Amino acid sequence: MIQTIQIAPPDDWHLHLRDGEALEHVVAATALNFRRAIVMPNLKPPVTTVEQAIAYKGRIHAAVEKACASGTYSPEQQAVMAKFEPLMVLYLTGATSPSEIEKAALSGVVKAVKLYPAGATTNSDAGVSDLLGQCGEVLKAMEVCGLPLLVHGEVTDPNVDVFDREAAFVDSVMKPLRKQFPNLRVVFEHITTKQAVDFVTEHSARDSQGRLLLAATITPQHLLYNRNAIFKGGLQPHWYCLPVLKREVHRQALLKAATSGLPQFFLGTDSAPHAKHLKEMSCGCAGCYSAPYAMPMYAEAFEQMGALEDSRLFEQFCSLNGPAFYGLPVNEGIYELKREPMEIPERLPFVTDSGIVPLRAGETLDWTVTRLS
Ligand SMILES: NC(=O)N[C@@H](CC(=O)O)C(=O)O
Ligand SMILES: [Zn+2]
Ligand SMILES: [Zn+2]
Repeated sequence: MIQTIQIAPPDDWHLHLRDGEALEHVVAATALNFRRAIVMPNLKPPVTTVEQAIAYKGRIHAAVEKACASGTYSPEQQAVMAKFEPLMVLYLTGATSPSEIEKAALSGVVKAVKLYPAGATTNSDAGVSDLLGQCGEVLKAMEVCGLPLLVHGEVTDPNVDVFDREAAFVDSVMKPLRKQFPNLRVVFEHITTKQAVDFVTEHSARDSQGRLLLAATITPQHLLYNRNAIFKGGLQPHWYCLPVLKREVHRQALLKAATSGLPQFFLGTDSAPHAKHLKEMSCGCAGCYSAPYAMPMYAEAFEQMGALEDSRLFEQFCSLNGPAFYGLPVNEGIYELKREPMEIPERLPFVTDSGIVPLRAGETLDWTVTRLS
């Protein structure tokens, strides 16, 4: 049995850091484990302009500096955290202009634009209700600039069963989108179904610069759990995220995709912090907070597939495929996990006294992060 895994430092290609005090509570966990992260723009109000993205990036850097100065972290940890680079994203609305897209592409700060179908998920109200009808010119500009569209891929039609909303999205939005904008670069975020896996697997086309046109991120919870987790012994709000966990057959398809070595699939935790009392209420928020323990969880998923013995497949998913898609260099240094038990606390400090409950709170994981350089 393999005892140590060494890979190039990973990146998180789908992350929620929030803002203000919440940001200060969660940013260190990511900066300690990931060299870069695609930071989601679903703040209140959303990050819709390059100017706002630059300002938000500044607040993230300031939060990292504050964490470093807090006396909580060793000099080695602080050195790792100081290397963290947030990659910013614009929130697509009906009012986004082609000129803002051009500005974003030239900014060097904004790496993508995010589609939230209006009403699909947390803070999506400002999103788009008819992508192809409302955003044609903007999508054309993105296609020309090579700026990727990141997609929360669920239809919002209340008549579609909540467990079918991603599969329906493949047919009603993804397929026409690919047809109308064949050179638009797209990331199907946090995929949860066999239908999404198949769609992404079948599209291996590349642009004139040799970059993939379609890719997908996968979360730790969708690799490790099926929808039974939400109802185990009672209603489990900390297992509720969007898209919601699916049947076992879909989880198996995701595991196969993540460990396939195909360049289309890469790591995106979708770590989405919500205070404990806002998850455990009559209308609980969607989102799982996984950032501090995500890497041991991904290792566990790969081990379930017998795909850890040779750490190259794990490295491709965590550290190589994402940079290749985004046209960025692979991180220098070494990230190491050892087969040692790692306990997840029941609760972590957060903005209110209720704190935050991390994904798999109270459990012991098989892998511990031992080197971050
Ligand atoms: N995944 C979630 O359940 N929640 C995310 C939003 C999102 O990624 O859809 C959040 O911002 O809380
Ligand atoms: Zn989403
Ligand atoms: Zn998300």
